[in-house]
Amino acid sequence: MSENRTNSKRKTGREWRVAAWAMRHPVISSGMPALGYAAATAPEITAAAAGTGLAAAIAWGRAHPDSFDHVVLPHLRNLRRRWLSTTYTGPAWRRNMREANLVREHPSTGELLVPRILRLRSYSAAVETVWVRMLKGQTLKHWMDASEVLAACFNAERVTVEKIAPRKLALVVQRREPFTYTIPAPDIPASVEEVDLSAVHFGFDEFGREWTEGVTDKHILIAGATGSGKNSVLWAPLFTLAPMIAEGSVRLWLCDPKQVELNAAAPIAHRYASGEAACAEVVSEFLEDQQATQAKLKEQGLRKFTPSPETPLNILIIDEIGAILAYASDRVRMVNNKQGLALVGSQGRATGHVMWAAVQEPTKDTVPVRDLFTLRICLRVTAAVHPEMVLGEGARMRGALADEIPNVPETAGIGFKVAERTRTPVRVRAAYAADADLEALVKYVLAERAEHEEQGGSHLRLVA
Ligand SMILES: Nc1ncnc2c1ncn2[C@@H]1O[C@H](COP(=O)(O)OP(=O)(O)OP(=O)(O)O)[C@@H](O)[C@H]1O
Repeated sequence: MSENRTNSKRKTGREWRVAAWAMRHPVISSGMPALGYAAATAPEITAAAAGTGLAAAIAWGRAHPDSFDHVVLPHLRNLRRRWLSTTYTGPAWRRNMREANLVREHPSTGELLVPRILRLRSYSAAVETVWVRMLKGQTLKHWMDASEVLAACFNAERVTVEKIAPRKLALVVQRREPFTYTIPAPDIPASVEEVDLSAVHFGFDEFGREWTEGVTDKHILIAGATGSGKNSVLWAPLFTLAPMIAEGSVRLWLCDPKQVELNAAAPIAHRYASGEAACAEVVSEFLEDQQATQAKLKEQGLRKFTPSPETPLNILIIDEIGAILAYASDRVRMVNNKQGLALVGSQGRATGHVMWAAVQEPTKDTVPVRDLFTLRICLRVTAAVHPEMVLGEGARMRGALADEIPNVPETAGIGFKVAERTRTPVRVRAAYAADADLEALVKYVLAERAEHEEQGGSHLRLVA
């Protein structure tokens, strides 16, 4: 008996399907009839109200574009993409799903079962996210395999797929390159108190959100081919940190094997080394400093450090980590560097010793300590295996097509990082500091430092 019931060949009645749709879209199903009723019964009042609303929106948009773009525009974009575009509205969505082979026939009724759109958010004109309920029996893999076809059907550059819940997933649809402009160097905060070490500015992400990172507890690896803009990722955060660098609560230890890239920051560095031997010395000194801090914290019965001029945050910046770990001429030095960086990577965060390194070839041979980096950024690379090496297994399948970023100057500083919570690749672009910005940064730090020294250090904050 129960078998007969589940295998009925009749489809659910149209009225019930319409009712279900109306329940899923309460704003449209109640708003449209209400609007129709108002227009029919009081056309003048409805027209006047609509006109006033439109005029107010135009006035808002012209008077305060920033808040309008932030508050109103995303809703208008959501509305347009969801209900007025030819991608996601009923028949078009069904067609696209069919093209991508993501539909199936109901075994008894023959009805075409189509994955359902749950929500759409258009974060910018370039990117939108579509939450979808998969059909029973579908897996993330079905959708990942279909992502190229989906991109073609949606007329998008790429579609990445992310699992949200057992039958729910999100499609990140990139319509075009979101970064068509160079992001200027960040402003220097007015004072040390305004520096937030948990949100240091690096650039922007594809959703138009500020790209910030906490820097006290992260070792950062930036991979990218030559000219991909690795240096911009190393330089950008220094602007936010500038007041603390001047105060001495952030110390920069610079390893510049190529002897050019970090040279401009030498005057504000705690240590600066160019060339193989000097870099090895800095690595070893950095490790000694870490071990001394460990001993000091132990003596004081503390388990964590608080950045201050007495216990500073130490950042070891290595322009080309391969040059000190793999390509160096002296083997003993390479082994020492590797051991030193392994200890920094595994123990440094507790004492405020972190490393930021750039690398062109992110293989295990070049960066044997790769897994110790807790934030990894993959800019334009030359091989399809590199995004996986940098961002983790499956990253490329989830959309981190860093090897497909065109090798043109306009793409410098663009790459992917992996969102911490969801492991989804997010396209980011680092702010770019031109030579004049770097000079201004150095000048600022030196001037502030001189002022601090003149005041005899009385401004220094006491250790907590
Ligand atoms: N974030 C950025 N935004 C816009 N343009 C950038 C950005 N970063 C770099 N560029 C441009 O790209 C050029 C190359 O950048 P950069 O030298 O930093 O690359 P790199 O990856 O460090 O290369 P290499 O490994 O050869 O040192 C820069 O001279 C600059 O013109």
